[in-house]
Amino acid sequence: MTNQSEIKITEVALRDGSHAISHQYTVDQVTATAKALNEAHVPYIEVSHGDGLGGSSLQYGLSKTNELELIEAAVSVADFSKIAVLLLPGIGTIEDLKEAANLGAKMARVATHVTEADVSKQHIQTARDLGMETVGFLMMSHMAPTDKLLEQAKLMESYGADTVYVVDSAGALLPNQVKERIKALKQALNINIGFHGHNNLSLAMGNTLAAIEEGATRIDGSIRCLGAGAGNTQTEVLVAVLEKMGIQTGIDLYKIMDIAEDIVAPYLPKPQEINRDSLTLGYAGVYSSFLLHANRAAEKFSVESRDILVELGKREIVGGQEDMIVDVAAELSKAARK
Ligand SMILES: CC[C@H](O)CC(=O)C(=O)O
Ligand SMILES: [Mn+2]
Repeated sequence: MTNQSEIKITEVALRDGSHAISHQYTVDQVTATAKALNEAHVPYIEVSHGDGLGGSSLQYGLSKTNELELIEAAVSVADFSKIAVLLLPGIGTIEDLKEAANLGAKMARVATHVTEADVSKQHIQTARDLGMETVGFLMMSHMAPTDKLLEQAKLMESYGADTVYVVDSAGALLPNQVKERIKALKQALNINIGFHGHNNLSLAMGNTLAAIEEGATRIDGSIRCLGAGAGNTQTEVLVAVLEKMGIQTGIDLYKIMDIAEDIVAPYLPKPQEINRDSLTLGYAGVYSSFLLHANRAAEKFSVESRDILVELGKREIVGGQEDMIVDVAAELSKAARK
Protein backbone atom coordinates (compact mmCIF):
# COMPACT_ATOMS: atom_id res chain seq x y z
CA MET A 1 0.00 0.00 0.00
CA THR A 2 1.27 3.47 -0.85
CA ASN A 3 1.75 5.84 2.06
CA GLN A 4 0.19 9.27 2.11
CA SER A 5 2.61 11.38 0.03
CA GLU A 6 4.03 14.55 1.53
CA ILE A 7 6.42 15.48 -1.27
CA LYS A 8 5.39 14.97 -4.88
CA ILE A 9 8.32 14.20 -7.16
CA THR A 10 8.43 14.86 -10.89
CA GLU A 11 10.93 12.63 -12.71
CA VAL A 12 12.57 14.74 -15.41
CA ALA A 13 15.12 12.38 -17.02
CA LEU A 14 12.90 11.83 -20.05
CA ARG A 15 12.93 15.59 -20.68
CA ASP A 16 15.90 17.28 -18.94
CA GLY A 17 18.00 14.18 -19.67
CA SER A 18 17.29 14.69 -23.34
CA HIS A 19 19.96 17.45 -23.29
CA ALA A 20 22.55 15.00 -21.95
CA ILE A 21 21.89 12.46 -24.72
CA SER A 22 21.62 15.07 -27.51
CA HIS A 23 17.86 14.43 -27.82
CA GLN A 24 18.36 10.84 -29.02
CA TYR A 25 15.62 9.09 -27.00
CA THR A 26 13.94 6.16 -28.69
CA VAL A 27 10.40 4.89 -28.19
CA ASP A 28 11.79 1.70 -26.62
CA GLN A 29 13.86 3.61 -24.05
CA VAL A 30 11.00 5.91 -23.11
CA THR A 31 8.49 3.06 -22.94
CA ALA A 32 10.70 0.89 -20.72
CA THR A 33 11.61 3.80 -18.42
CA ALA A 34 8.11 5.24 -18.09
CA LYS A 35 6.56 1.79 -17.51
CA ALA A 36 8.99 1.07 -14.69
CA LEU A 37 8.63 4.55 -13.15
CA ASN A 38 4.85 4.04 -13.22
CA GLU A 39 5.26 0.71 -11.42
CA ALA A 40 7.46 2.44 -8.82
CA HIS A 41 4.60 4.94 -8.28
CA VAL A 42 6.40 8.10 -9.38
CA PRO A 43 3.62 10.73 -9.38
CA TYR A 44 4.73 12.71 -12.47
CA ILE A 45 6.98 11.83 -15.40
CA GLU A 46 8.02 14.65 -17.73
CA VAL A 47 8.49 13.75 -21.40
CA SER A 48 9.44 16.28 -24.12
CA HIS A 49 12.41 17.54 -26.08
CA GLY A 50 14.98 18.96 -23.63
CA ASP A 51 13.95 22.50 -24.59
CA GLY A 52 10.30 21.60 -24.31
CA LEU A 53 7.59 20.99 -26.89
CA GLY A 54 8.68 22.09 -30.34
CA GLY A 55 12.34 22.19 -29.31
CA SER A 56 13.56 19.85 -32.05
CA SER A 57 15.45 22.21 -34.38
CA LEU A 58 18.93 23.02 -35.61
CA GLN A 59 19.17 25.75 -32.96
CA TYR A 60 18.39 23.49 -29.99
CA GLY A 61 19.20 20.04 -31.38
CA LEU A 62 17.17 17.72 -33.57
CA SER A 63 15.32 14.89 -31.85
CA LYS A 64 15.89 11.35 -33.05
CA THR A 65 12.20 10.58 -32.41
CA ASN A 66 9.28 12.99 -32.63
CA GLU A 67 8.45 13.92 -29.04
CA LEU A 68 4.73 13.32 -29.65
CA GLU A 69 5.56 9.64 -30.27
CA LEU A 70 7.52 9.60 -27.02
CA ILE A 71 4.66 11.22 -25.10
CA GLU A 72 2.18 8.76 -26.59
CA ALA A 73 4.44 5.84 -25.65
CA ALA A 74 4.78 7.07 -22.05
CA VAL A 75 1.03 7.69 -21.69
CA SER A 76 0.30 4.17 -22.99
CA VAL A 77 2.21 2.53 -20.13
CA ALA A 78 1.33 4.93 -17.29
CA ASP A 79 -1.89 4.15 -15.45
CA PHE A 80 -0.63 5.63 -12.16
CA SER A 81 1.88 8.32 -13.11
CA LYS A 82 0.73 11.49 -14.83
CA ILE A 83 2.71 12.48 -17.89
CA ALA A 84 3.93 16.08 -17.83
CA VAL A 85 5.22 18.19 -20.70
CA LEU A 86 7.47 21.25 -20.66
CA LEU A 87 6.67 24.24 -22.81
CA LEU A 88 8.74 27.39 -23.33
CA PRO A 89 6.53 30.06 -24.93
CA GLY A 90 8.28 31.11 -28.12
CA ILE A 91 9.66 27.62 -28.72
CA GLY A 92 6.50 25.59 -28.17
CA THR A 93 3.07 26.77 -29.23
CA ILE A 94 -0.51 26.48 -28.04
CA GLU A 95 -1.02 23.93 -30.84
CA ASP A 96 1.83 21.79 -29.44
CA LEU A 97 0.16 21.94 -26.04
CA LYS A 98 -3.19 20.86 -27.46
CA GLU A 99 -1.57 17.94 -29.26
CA ALA A 100 0.17 16.82 -26.07
CA ALA A 101 -3.10 17.09 -24.11
CA ASN A 102 -4.89 15.08 -26.81
CA LEU A 103 -2.30 12.35 -26.42
CA GLY A 104 -3.02 12.19 -22.69
CA ALA A 105 -0.47 14.53 -21.07
CA LYS A 106 -2.00 15.70 -17.79
CA MET A 107 0.42 18.36 -16.60
CA ALA A 108 1.80 21.41 -18.43
CA ARG A 109 4.94 23.06 -17.09
CA VAL A 110 5.24 26.49 -18.64
CA ALA A 111 8.82 27.76 -18.41
CA THR A 112 10.06 31.31 -18.76
CA HIS A 113 13.20 33.19 -17.90
CA VAL A 114 12.93 34.39 -14.29
CA THR A 115 12.07 37.95 -15.30
CA GLU A 116 9.65 37.09 -18.11
CA ALA A 117 6.67 35.40 -16.45
CA ASP A 118 4.27 37.63 -18.38
CA VAL A 119 4.81 35.55 -21.54
CA SER A 120 3.33 32.49 -19.78
CA LYS A 121 -0.19 33.89 -19.34
CA GLN A 122 -1.80 32.50 -22.48
CA HIS A 123 -0.12 29.10 -22.15
CA ILE A 124 -1.02 28.63 -18.49
CA GLN A 125 -4.61 29.65 -19.15
CA THR A 126 -4.88 27.34 -22.18
CA ALA A 127 -3.43 24.44 -20.20
CA ARG A 128 -6.06 25.03 -17.52
CA ASP A 129 -8.80 25.15 -20.16
CA LEU A 130 -7.50 21.82 -21.47
CA GLY A 131 -7.98 20.39 -17.96
CA MET A 132 -4.26 20.05 -17.29
CA GLU A 133 -2.55 20.64 -13.97
CA THR A 134 -0.39 23.74 -14.51
CA VAL A 135 3.07 24.67 -13.33
CA GLY A 136 4.91 27.96 -13.75
CA PHE A 137 8.63 27.26 -14.08
CA LEU A 138 10.90 30.26 -13.38
CA MET A 139 14.20 29.38 -14.99
CA MET A 140 17.64 30.82 -14.12
CA SER A 141 16.30 31.86 -10.72
CA HIS A 142 19.80 32.80 -9.54
CA MET A 143 19.72 35.78 -11.93
CA ALA A 144 17.00 37.68 -10.07
CA PRO A 145 16.84 38.96 -6.51
CA THR A 146 14.15 37.43 -4.32
CA ASP A 147 11.72 40.36 -4.60
CA LYS A 148 11.80 40.13 -8.40
CA LEU A 149 11.34 36.37 -8.31
CA LEU A 150 8.36 36.81 -6.00
CA GLU A 151 6.78 39.40 -8.28
CA GLN A 152 7.11 37.00 -11.22
CA ALA A 153 5.78 34.04 -9.24
CA LYS A 154 2.74 36.12 -8.27
CA LEU A 155 2.06 36.76 -11.94
CA MET A 156 2.08 33.02 -12.64
CA GLU A 157 -0.25 32.44 -9.70
CA SER A 158 -2.59 35.13 -11.06
CA TYR A 159 -2.68 33.35 -14.45
CA GLY A 160 -3.91 30.20 -12.71
CA ALA A 161 -0.79 28.13 -12.09
CA ASP A 162 -1.32 25.39 -9.48
CA THR A 163 2.39 25.40 -8.64
CA VAL A 164 5.34 27.73 -9.14
CA TYR A 165 8.87 26.37 -9.29
CA VAL A 166 12.15 28.01 -8.38
CA VAL A 167 14.37 26.60 -11.12
CA ASP A 168 18.11 26.58 -10.58
CA SER A 169 18.89 26.03 -14.26
CA ALA A 170 22.60 26.69 -13.87
CA GLY A 171 23.02 24.82 -10.58
CA ALA A 172 24.41 28.12 -9.29
CA LEU A 173 22.31 28.75 -6.19
CA LEU A 174 23.68 28.20 -2.70
CA PRO A 175 21.48 26.68 0.04
CA ASN A 176 20.90 30.00 1.85
CA GLN A 177 19.80 31.57 -1.45
CA VAL A 178 17.37 28.72 -2.09
CA LYS A 179 15.97 29.08 1.41
CA GLU A 180 15.44 32.81 1.02
CA ARG A 181 13.61 32.36 -2.29
CA ILE A 182 11.38 29.46 -1.23
CA LYS A 183 10.53 31.14 2.08
CA ALA A 184 9.42 34.34 0.32
CA LEU A 185 7.24 32.43 -2.14
CA LYS A 186 5.77 30.21 0.55
CA GLN A 187 4.80 33.22 2.67
CA ALA A 188 3.20 35.21 -0.14
CA LEU A 189 1.57 32.63 -2.43
CA ASN A 190 -1.39 30.31 -1.93
CA ILE A 191 -0.27 27.61 -4.36
CA ASN A 192 2.29 24.79 -4.25
CA ILE A 193 5.95 25.77 -4.35
CA GLY A 194 8.43 23.60 -6.22
CA PHE A 195 12.20 23.36 -6.63
CA HIS A 196 14.24 22.09 -9.59
CA GLY A 197 17.98 21.85 -9.01
CA HIS A 198 21.09 21.02 -11.03
CA ASN A 199 24.11 19.39 -9.46
CA ASN A 200 26.93 21.40 -11.04
CA LEU A 201 28.23 22.58 -7.65
CA SER A 202 27.29 19.29 -5.96
CA LEU A 203 24.48 21.16 -4.18
CA ALA A 204 21.37 19.71 -5.82
CA MET A 205 20.54 17.47 -2.86
CA GLY A 206 21.47 20.09 -0.23
CA ASN A 207 19.46 22.74 -2.05
CA THR A 208 16.49 20.40 -2.41
CA LEU A 209 16.50 19.64 1.31
CA ALA A 210 16.79 23.39 2.02
CA ALA A 211 13.78 24.00 -0.25
CA ILE A 212 11.75 21.29 1.50
CA GLU A 213 12.68 22.74 4.89
CA GLU A 214 11.16 26.06 3.79
CA GLY A 215 7.97 24.44 2.57
CA ALA A 216 8.50 23.34 -1.05
CA THR A 217 6.32 20.28 -1.68
CA ARG A 218 6.93 19.71 -5.41
CA ILE A 219 10.42 18.52 -6.22
CA ASP A 220 12.15 17.50 -9.45
CA GLY A 221 14.68 14.74 -9.72
CA SER A 222 16.44 12.91 -12.49
CA ILE A 223 17.11 9.24 -12.12
CA ARG A 224 20.82 8.39 -12.29
CA CYS A 225 21.33 12.19 -12.50
CA LEU A 226 20.18 12.08 -16.13
CA GLY A 227 19.67 15.80 -16.70
CA ALA A 228 21.53 18.68 -18.33
CA GLY A 229 25.00 19.57 -17.04
CA ALA A 230 25.89 17.35 -14.09
CA GLY A 231 22.22 16.36 -13.90
CA ASN A 232 19.56 17.13 -11.33
CA THR A 233 18.89 16.00 -7.80
CA GLN A 234 19.29 12.22 -8.20
CA THR A 235 15.78 10.82 -7.81
CA GLU A 236 16.56 7.43 -6.29
CA VAL A 237 18.96 9.02 -3.80
CA LEU A 238 16.36 11.65 -2.90
CA VAL A 239 13.73 8.98 -2.27
CA ALA A 240 16.14 7.17 0.07
CA VAL A 241 17.14 10.36 1.90
CA LEU A 242 13.54 11.50 2.37
CA GLU A 243 12.56 8.04 3.58
CA LYS A 244 15.32 8.21 6.21
CA MET A 245 13.98 11.65 7.21
CA GLY A 246 10.48 10.20 7.64
CA ILE A 247 9.14 12.19 4.64
CA GLN A 248 6.91 10.17 2.34
CA THR A 249 7.06 10.37 -1.44
CA GLY A 250 4.90 7.32 -2.19
CA ILE A 251 7.72 5.98 -4.43
CA ASP A 252 8.97 2.41 -4.00
CA LEU A 253 12.67 2.85 -3.13
CA TYR A 254 13.96 -0.54 -4.27
CA LYS A 255 12.05 -0.32 -7.54
CA ILE A 256 13.47 3.11 -8.36
CA MET A 257 16.98 1.97 -7.42
CA ASP A 258 16.59 -0.95 -9.82
CA ILE A 259 15.32 1.27 -12.66
CA ALA A 260 18.40 3.48 -12.29
CA GLU A 261 20.75 0.50 -12.41
CA ASP A 262 19.05 -1.85 -14.86
CA ILE A 263 17.16 0.40 -17.28
CA VAL A 264 18.65 3.92 -17.30
CA ALA A 265 22.40 3.31 -16.73
CA PRO A 266 22.68 0.99 -19.78
CA TYR A 267 21.52 3.71 -22.18
CA LEU A 268 23.61 6.56 -20.73
CA PRO A 269 26.35 7.51 -23.22
CA LYS A 270 28.62 8.14 -20.22
CA PRO A 271 28.07 8.43 -16.47
CA GLN A 272 26.78 11.81 -15.35
CA GLU A 273 29.52 13.58 -13.43
CA ILE A 274 30.77 16.91 -12.15
CA ASN A 275 33.75 17.54 -14.37
CA ARG A 276 35.59 20.74 -15.25
CA ASP A 277 32.88 21.88 -17.66
CA SER A 278 29.80 21.08 -15.58
CA LEU A 279 31.47 22.65 -12.54
CA THR A 280 32.04 25.77 -14.64
CA LEU A 281 28.30 25.95 -15.40
CA GLY A 282 27.51 26.27 -11.71
CA TYR A 283 30.45 28.52 -10.95
CA ALA A 284 29.78 30.92 -13.83
CA GLY A 285 25.97 30.69 -13.63
CA VAL A 286 25.40 29.31 -17.13
CA TYR A 287 22.38 27.35 -18.40
CA SER A 288 23.06 23.65 -17.89
CA SER A 289 21.65 22.87 -21.34
CA PHE A 290 24.51 24.87 -22.91
CA LEU A 291 27.09 22.23 -21.94
CA LEU A 292 27.10 20.03 -25.04
CA HIS A 293 26.64 23.04 -27.34
CA ALA A 294 29.77 24.57 -25.77
CA ASN A 295 31.67 21.29 -26.08
CA ARG A 296 30.87 21.09 -29.79
CA ALA A 297 31.78 24.76 -30.40
CA ALA A 298 35.04 24.28 -28.47
CA GLU A 299 36.01 21.37 -30.70
CA LYS A 300 35.07 23.21 -33.88
CA PHE A 301 37.06 26.35 -33.01
CA SER A 302 39.88 24.65 -31.03
CA VAL A 303 39.22 26.60 -27.84
CA GLU A 304 38.49 25.47 -24.26
CA SER A 305 34.84 24.80 -23.31
CA ARG A 306 35.55 26.37 -19.94
CA ASP A 307 36.57 29.65 -21.56
CA ILE A 308 33.40 29.69 -23.65
CA LEU A 309 31.22 28.98 -20.61
CA VAL A 310 32.89 31.65 -18.47
CA GLU A 311 32.36 34.21 -21.24
CA LEU A 312 28.69 33.17 -21.62
CA GLY A 313 28.28 33.70 -17.88
CA LYS A 314 29.86 37.17 -18.07
CA ARG A 315 27.52 38.13 -20.91
CA GLU A 316 24.51 36.71 -19.05
CA ILE A 317 23.44 34.68 -22.08
CA VAL A 318 20.12 32.92 -21.43
CA GLY A 319 17.97 30.22 -23.02
CA GLY A 320 17.07 31.03 -26.61
CA GLN A 321 20.47 32.60 -27.28
CA GLU A 322 22.20 29.31 -28.16
CA ASP A 323 23.57 30.87 -31.37
CA MET A 324 25.77 33.09 -29.15
CA ILE A 325 27.71 30.01 -28.05
CA VAL A 326 29.22 29.63 -31.51
CA ASP A 327 29.80 33.40 -31.76
CA VAL A 328 31.72 33.40 -28.48
CA ALA A 329 33.80 30.38 -29.53
CA ALA A 330 34.66 32.08 -32.83
CA GLU A 331 35.64 35.30 -31.02
CA LEU A 332 37.85 33.42 -28.54
CA SER A 333 39.52 31.56 -31.37
CA LYS A 334 40.17 34.81 -33.27
CA ALA A 335 41.57 36.49 -30.15
CA ALA A 336 43.91 33.54 -29.54
CA ARG A 337 45.32 33.84 -33.09
CA LYS A 338 46.19 37.55 -32.69
C1 LIG B 1 15.98 24.78 -21.91
C2 LIG B 1 14.92 24.38 -20.93
C3 LIG B 1 15.57 23.98 -19.63
O1 LIG B 1 16.30 22.77 -19.82
C4 LIG B 1 14.52 23.84 -18.55
C5 LIG B 1 15.16 23.37 -17.30
O2 LIG B 1 15.08 22.22 -16.94
C6 LIG B 1 15.99 24.29 -16.53
O3 LIG B 1 15.97 25.52 -16.79
O4 LIG B 1 16.71 23.80 -15.66
MN1 LIG C 1 16.75 21.60 -15.73
